Amino acid sequence: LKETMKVDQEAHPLSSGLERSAIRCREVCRSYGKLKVLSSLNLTLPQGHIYGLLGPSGCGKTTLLKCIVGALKISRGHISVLGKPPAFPGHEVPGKMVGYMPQDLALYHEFTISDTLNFFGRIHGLSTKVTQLRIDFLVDFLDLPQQSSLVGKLSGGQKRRVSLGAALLQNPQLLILDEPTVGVDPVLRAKIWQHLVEIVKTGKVSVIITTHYIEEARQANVVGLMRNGRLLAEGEPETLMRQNSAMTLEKAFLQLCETFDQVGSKRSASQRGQQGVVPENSQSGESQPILGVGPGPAEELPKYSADWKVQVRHVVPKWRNIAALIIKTTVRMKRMPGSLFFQFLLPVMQISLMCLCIGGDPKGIQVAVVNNETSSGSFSQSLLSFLDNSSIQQVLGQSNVFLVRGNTKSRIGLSNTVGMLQRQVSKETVEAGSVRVWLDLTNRQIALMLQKKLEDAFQVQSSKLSPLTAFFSLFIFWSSTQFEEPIYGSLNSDFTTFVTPGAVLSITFYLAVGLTALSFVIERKEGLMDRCWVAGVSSMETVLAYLISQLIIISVQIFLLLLIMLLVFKIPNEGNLVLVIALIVLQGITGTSFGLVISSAIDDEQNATQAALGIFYPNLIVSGIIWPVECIPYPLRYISLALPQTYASEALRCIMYRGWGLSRMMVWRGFVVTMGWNTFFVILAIVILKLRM
Ligand SMILES: Nc1ncnc2c1ncn2[C@@H]1O[C@H](COP(=O)(O)OP(=O)(O)OP(=O)(O)O)[C@@H](O)[C@H]1O
Repeated sequence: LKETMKVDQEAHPLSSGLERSAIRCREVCRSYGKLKVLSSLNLTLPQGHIYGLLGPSGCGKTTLLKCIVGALKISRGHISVLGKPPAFPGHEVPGKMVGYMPQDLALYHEFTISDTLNFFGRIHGLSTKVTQLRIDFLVDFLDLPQQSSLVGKLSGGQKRRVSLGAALLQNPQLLILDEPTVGVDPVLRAKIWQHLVEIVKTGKVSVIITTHYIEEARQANVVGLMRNGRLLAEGEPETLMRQNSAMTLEKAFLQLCETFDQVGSKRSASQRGQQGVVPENSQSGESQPILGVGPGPAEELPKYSADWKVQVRHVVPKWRNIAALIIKTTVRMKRMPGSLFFQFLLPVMQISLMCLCIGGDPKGIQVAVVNNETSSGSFSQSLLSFLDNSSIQQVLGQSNVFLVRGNTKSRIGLSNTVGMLQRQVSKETVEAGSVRVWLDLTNRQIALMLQKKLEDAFQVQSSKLSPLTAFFSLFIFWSSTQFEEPIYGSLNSDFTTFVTPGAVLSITFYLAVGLTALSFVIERKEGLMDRCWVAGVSSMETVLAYLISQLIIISVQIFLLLLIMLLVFKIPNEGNLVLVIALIVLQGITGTSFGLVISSAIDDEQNATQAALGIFYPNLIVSGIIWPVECIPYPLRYISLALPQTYASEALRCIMYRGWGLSRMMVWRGFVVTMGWNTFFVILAIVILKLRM
């Protein structure tokens, strides 16, 4: 088929049959996994006709229509729609030439009727004036409520009529309507059929329609009776009724089903007689319609080709479609102020909570102090006075007293430091002149803080009593170690300083992952994406539009985040603010594109949410955001370095605290890795979306 497609169609004009048929399906097969839904199905819709596709629930009508519009790929066979296969480069099916009303409502609930029709008008490239004229006509014709009514608040029948309106909007050459008359009152049903009969009279419009009301299909020019993925019969309704000696189409259909069952059982009996077993492909021979128009004599498949310029234009995203999708997202957001507020406020709340609750100094830790020097003005008293009293609450106790507060149990014991000042210092005096600290290491963070506070107190005391510094260094070894001004950061930098850059990136990343995965999956599940695809929106345009819309949200989130972080919580920033913003925005895009990957691969919101949640914690821990990467054991460290946030959070730390620029490897590496992940995720999402069509 590939070879034949290469030959120019101009050089091989279409056969007259193909020219006259709006839809031609030949030997079409389609399965969902192991479930064979369409088997070697042949169907012909002549140009300027209404085709009523009838069949019991689950026989494959919707699947067939999706294959015809190109929303589902066929596993075998050939379909041509208005002269070319669906989605052939340069062909406007999917696109303006086809109006598709899916079985699901596939409408944006936050849109008004006018928004809905304007959205599809924009995609089809209609001018505002033409769209408005069509809206006025459709609202009147379909008996719709006010144009400003919200779709979400309409009744089921009204929603179906809006959906039908969207399919009729651009006056397409081919209308594909999946049960348009369900939930519509008989008067309007008659009106819709009348309209369809009218529009096909010109000979330029063709319609294929499925319905459960078999009798209304008598108004169609051709009906096809489908069962178990095959067409039992195809022909004019009157002919089918006559051939089956039936007064109604319904009876003709029942008669055909019986004939089909008898033929089927005879065939399998004879096959069993000949071969002993039923062959696997026994269904293939049963696919020809029993009555009516079959595929006729073996037809030569037409050959198609497209100019390279057309092919390029086919893949290049159209700004018109991207703009329509961005406007759609903006309108929907405007209609959901609660959700928008949540999206903007959540990161601010998260970063505020993090700055408030993580990494700060503990307050009011009760510590038992046993001081054997009782005289006021002693060195031990002086030392105790330099302890940070906002963190450490000194409680005087006896030498064997431990203070218990929660699970924290610490004690400081001081004895006879004065003795150390005497010229003749005995061994006992040295031993007595000591500070003993018993730490409660069940809470390591608090224990370390306590140690640091003591060290600070010694340092302060040493500097205040400079002549005695040497004395203190005798028994407090760390007081002899001088910590100079750090090269980067400050002596007072705490855990918050370490954790903030990584936390900002992961907050932006995960919010984008969650929101994208959820909204994209819901759009797919409700059939909105299929509908947009049939209107001519490609997977790439969908992904790009989503990224651009998300970029607007991310920008506002980052603005608020930085405002809180830098101005309220005074997190230091020594570097270029543009670099800081750029890196966080890029990480937001990584999150969005990862969300797109999840939602392209997963069909329902519950699984998508689980996937997003499932990777949250491992990624947070392994990315070195909470604890340095250097502490991660080796095999895991390689994984850590490959993750999207490891190098990025290191880069952000270098920009913010060291004031480094893009010339430093640790900075540009963060940008390169982030952009690499972005490209990978975007391509993966587009490929998965395309493959899953
Ligand atoms: N996405 C899917 N995954 C797996 N199976 C599916 C999927 N969609 C449809 N099917 C199955 O394919 C078969 C045909 O479904 P389809 O929706 O085409 O039937 P239908 O004739 O349109 O039915 P109805 O008249 O009730 O709408 C059914 O057995 C259905 O369960």
